[in-house]
Amino acid sequence: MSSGTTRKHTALPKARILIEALPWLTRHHGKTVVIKFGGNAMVDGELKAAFAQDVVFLRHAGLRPVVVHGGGPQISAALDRAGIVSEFKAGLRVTTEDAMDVVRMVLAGQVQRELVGLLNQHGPLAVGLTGEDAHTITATRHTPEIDGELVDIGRVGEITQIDTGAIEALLADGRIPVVSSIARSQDDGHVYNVNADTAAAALAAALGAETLMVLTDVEGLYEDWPDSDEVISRLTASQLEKLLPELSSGMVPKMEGCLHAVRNGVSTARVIDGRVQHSILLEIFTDEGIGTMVVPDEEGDAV
Ligand SMILES: Nc1ncnc2c1ncn2[C@@H]1O[C@H](COP(=O)(O)OP(=O)(O)O)[C@@H](O)[C@H]1O
Ligand SMILES: CC(=O)N[C@@H](CCC(=O)OP(=O)(O)O)C(=O)O
Repeated sequence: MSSGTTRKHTALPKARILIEALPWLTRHHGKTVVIKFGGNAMVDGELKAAFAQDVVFLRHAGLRPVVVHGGGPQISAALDRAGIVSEFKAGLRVTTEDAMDVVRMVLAGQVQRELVGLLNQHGPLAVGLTGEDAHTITATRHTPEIDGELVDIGRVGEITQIDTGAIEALLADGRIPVVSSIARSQDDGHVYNVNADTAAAALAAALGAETLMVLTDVEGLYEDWPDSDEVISRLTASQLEKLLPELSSGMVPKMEGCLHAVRNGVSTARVIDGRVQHSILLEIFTDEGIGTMVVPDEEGDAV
């Protein structure tokens, strides 16, 4: 075979793949996508690098990606090193004043810096901020009800207000905002630890995002966890609402966040497997979407 023929053989499939993506490129052009990168999906170097490539690809394909990151395992490790015991209640970290210093240091000073660095290997795109910056996320003290009693879990925040100004300005400037889930308080000068799924969902709704994408360390929402690994591929808001009381641990803030997002203008909220390389690209640009997709109720669906 001549080298020209060989080139054609290898180049044509590549061209076909690019053309296959055309309908998706058209559909998503100019749309905002909020991507939550979970701490558990963040433990592998190759996965982190592939995540950064995907996000930069979205940006160059004309979408407006916003990254909200977690860091639960990284916070637990740092607290452990500081001799502070990690305790969770209602799926949220009990956050003393001392623990809050560590949470802020790990999220804003370590995890966010690392993601910004990985994204910026591809150009001057990513800018990190926390919910404290420009009043992006304001919260009040969250006291969850456990077995009928209000329980004090320290400096954990319940979001009361989102100001999208700084994020919108960065997006308009072609940047990729990378947001740490720390909130400021309205009046007492303190900061709050906010679950990163909850923060991502609130930002997606406030930004009028088309999609909320939550990357985690399982394939999606399992129907009968932990007894089966049958993934629920599609759910309407009403179906999800009925399922919420049965959910446990890390899935609770994720699915509550998905419900909040689709009930507040976001077209789809998806939980996908962050352990699969390039899962974001597969989800946005192909039919091979994986994981669980939550959609708003169609007319007549809600009960
Ligand atoms: N129904 C369910 N389907 C899938 N995972 C579930 C379910 N219920 C609880 N989980 C747990 O939720 C975890 C994901 O949440 P979490 O550990 O907070 O991850 P992340 O760091 O990505 O936010 C899974 O690893 C699994 O152990
Ligand atoms: C209040 C609360 O629980 N905050 C979380 C914030 C980080 C987070 O949500 O990280 P993942 O997404 O990796 O779980 C925490 O302290 O672990």
